[in-house]
Amino acid sequence: MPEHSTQGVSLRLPAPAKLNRMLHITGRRPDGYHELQTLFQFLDHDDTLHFTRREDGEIRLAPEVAGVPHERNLIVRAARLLQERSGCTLGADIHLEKRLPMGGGLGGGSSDAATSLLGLDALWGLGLSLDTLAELGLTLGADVPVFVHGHAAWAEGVGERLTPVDLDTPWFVVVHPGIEVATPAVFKAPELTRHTPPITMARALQGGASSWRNDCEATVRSLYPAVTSALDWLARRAPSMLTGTGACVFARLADEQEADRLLGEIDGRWQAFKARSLNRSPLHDALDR
Ligand SMILES: C[C@](O)(CO)[C@H](O)COP(=O)(O)OP(=O)(O)OC[C@H]1O[C@@H](n2ccc(N)nc2=O)[C@H](O)[C@@H]1O
Ligand SMILES: Nc1ncnc2c1ncn2[C@@H]1O[C@H](COP(=O)(O)OP(=O)(O)OP(=O)(O)O)[C@@H](O)[C@H]1O
Repeated sequence: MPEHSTQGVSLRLPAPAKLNRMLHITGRRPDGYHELQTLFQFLDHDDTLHFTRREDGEIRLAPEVAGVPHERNLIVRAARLLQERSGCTLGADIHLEKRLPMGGGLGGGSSDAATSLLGLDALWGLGLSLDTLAELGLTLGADVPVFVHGHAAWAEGVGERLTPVDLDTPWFVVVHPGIEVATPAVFKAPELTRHTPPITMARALQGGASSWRNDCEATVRSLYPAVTSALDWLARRAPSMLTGTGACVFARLADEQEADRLLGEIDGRWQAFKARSLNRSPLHDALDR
């Protein structure tokens, strides 16, 4: 919930993870980016960001994210973009509780950016529309717009053409195979499936979860044996998939007890967590947007 501890100068907000419940690659644009068809859904597992208004225009972030220079951090870049676009002279102290693994396919950096855009818009009283914030967000990353709009979605283009959908909301166990996947390496791989014929959203939804797949999976398996091990192990126990370009893989469970049972069996073999999927982002619940 928003924390108006000092009369609207402080906010505490979630930056949820996303899953790609299915992902098809349907083509490649002249600039090298790939055209996708994907179903995005949120998880009730997140980073937490605390924002406190500063009057001097400075953007401070603590702690910094290991390996990411201050000016490259998507949180700082989102804040600067918003200052430039609005002419706002206010700044912020931002505290980040990082829980989402980096390079995990859970969209952590993109979600942090979206939470910063919406959080600072509220903290600075800018009143920008979600469409404007999504357009700014797209310049930071293809996954930012879905986090800005805050509803599970069928996405096309590079992920910016969004149609809201309500998907089933099962429990998942998400496993991190312990390695970081480089998204560009996956998209550069010669053997990547790049020409899946486009389908309609209706057809994707009609098929249901048992028909969904991720076109990146074969390539990620061949480049990262640790992903293959985790996915094979998990798939013997529950329907399982890769999210985004990985590294995380996720198993779909009938209920929370099944999720707990699977976590027990994983027993420290990998980092793992259970989460319920959500069609509405907890960020938007917190901000009432
Ligand atoms: C695959 C997804 O995880 C699906 O949700 C995302 O589209 C990836 O988004 P992301 O991690 O924000 O990726 P970006 O930082 O935008 O792109 C990293 C690199 O991956 C390649 N890339 C990414 C997305 C895309 N649709 N086509 C691409 O070819 C590009 O070489 C790009 O330079
Ligand atoms: N606030 C941030 N949190 C995490 N990573 C960040 C952040 N800012 C910049 N980055 C950079 O972005 C890269 C991708 O991080 P992210 O957590 O979004 O990966 P991901 O989960 O694989 O995303 P996707 O599903 O969109 O591919 C990191 O390796 C890091 O270099």
